[in-house]
Amino acid sequence: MQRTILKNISIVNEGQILIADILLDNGYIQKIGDIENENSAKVIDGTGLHVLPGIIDGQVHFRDPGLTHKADLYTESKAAVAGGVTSFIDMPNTLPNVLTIDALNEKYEIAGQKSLANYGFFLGVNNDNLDEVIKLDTTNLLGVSDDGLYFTKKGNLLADNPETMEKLFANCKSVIAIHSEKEQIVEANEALYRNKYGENVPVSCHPLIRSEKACYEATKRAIELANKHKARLHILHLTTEAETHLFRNDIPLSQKKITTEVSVHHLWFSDKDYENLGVLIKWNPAIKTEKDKKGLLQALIDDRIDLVTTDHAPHTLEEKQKPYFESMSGAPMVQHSLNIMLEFYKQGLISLEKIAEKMCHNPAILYSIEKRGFIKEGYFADLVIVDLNQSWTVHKDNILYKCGWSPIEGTNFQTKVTHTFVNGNLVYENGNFNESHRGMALTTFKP
Ligand SMILES: NC(=O)N[C@@H](CC(=O)O)C(=O)O
Repeated sequence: MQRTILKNISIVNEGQILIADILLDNGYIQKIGDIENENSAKVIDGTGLHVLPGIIDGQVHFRDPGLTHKADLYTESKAAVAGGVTSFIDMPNTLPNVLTIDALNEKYEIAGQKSLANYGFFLGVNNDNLDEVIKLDTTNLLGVSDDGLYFTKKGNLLADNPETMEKLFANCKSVIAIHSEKEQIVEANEALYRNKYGENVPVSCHPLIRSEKACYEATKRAIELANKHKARLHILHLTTEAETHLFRNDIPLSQKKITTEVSVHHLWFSDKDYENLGVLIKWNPAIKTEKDKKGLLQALIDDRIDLVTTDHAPHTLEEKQKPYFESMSGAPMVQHSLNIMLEFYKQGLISLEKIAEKMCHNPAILYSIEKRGFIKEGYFADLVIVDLNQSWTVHKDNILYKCGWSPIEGTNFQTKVTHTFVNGNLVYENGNFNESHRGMALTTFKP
């Protein structure tokens, strides 16, 4: 592996920005400080550039196996790396649904063959696989830490039986990660709008169907259960300002039993955008109001929200461009999440240090990901270099997703990812890839 020296670079890490050199060797950050140039090492002049720990995206849908006409672990991990993402945790609504350890192991095997970034996988839960889930000793899971569980109505992945919920919260030792929308409320709203519009419900009704109440009630109930059983709960992709008040910011993340995240699209879009973008921004949970969007950013900054994720959920344009009820929910984001957050930085809305905390440090803490998420000697050399003064436009020609489109096509960014290192390998450099690099499974040191 090529020894690399990053010279004179601004290091964004743990609440500070310091200019120094970094030596990468044998996959790790060997030294931070004043480093002499060596003939045998590749030297990157970091003058005027910033380096952050590689982004850890805590929620993606890379569709592999079973839905690979939309995306796969090779294409989407490549897009991820181009956006500065060096590790990801993938959701269980692949085919077969990940409801058994065998299905989980199959995904690790596929990722080992295909993924350019480091990978972890969630196990799903439904009303029938609970005994298997509870039996899990996470330390047995081939060294993985991404032991969250996942609820929602997706194929076979709904756990809505109250007894199942009680038993799960009482017995599960892992992080219980929940897609939090109350299906009964969503179904009642759907009926209401079908009555009004028949099959021609406009997509602008999506946030009224997948309503604030549906989200709030589900989140409140999950928190009650977690408190009752002292379980470790994580609410995925929060979308309403109202829910942000259910979370605390008076204790450090490492002591929190209840955590949450926001996905970049809920910070970027609001219901005003349905008019121009229509079903392309149909997501579950829905993009909501301008007030929600602002409230989410505020809660991210004041630490009621712990992480930024993408919920990268690619579908083909054909699957999207359909009438409201038939159009699939979700859109691809993983290549552009850091750029979006850096755009907020450019607008003076968030600091670089806070971005590193929410996209790098906190996912590592929350999911007990060992030796990643920080720029420290002895840690894996997962790093992203950004130029904060280079503009570019999202265009069909530079979108790397297998589905070939993005809801932010045409957006002009003022910042650019120039280099991404995964485990010390320079996997992405100014539009070029080391395509033969393969990432590693994420390890854990959970008790
Ligand atoms: N977030 C989405 O809108 N879509 C997700 C599924 C989901 O989380 O609902 C997908 O897998 O497409």
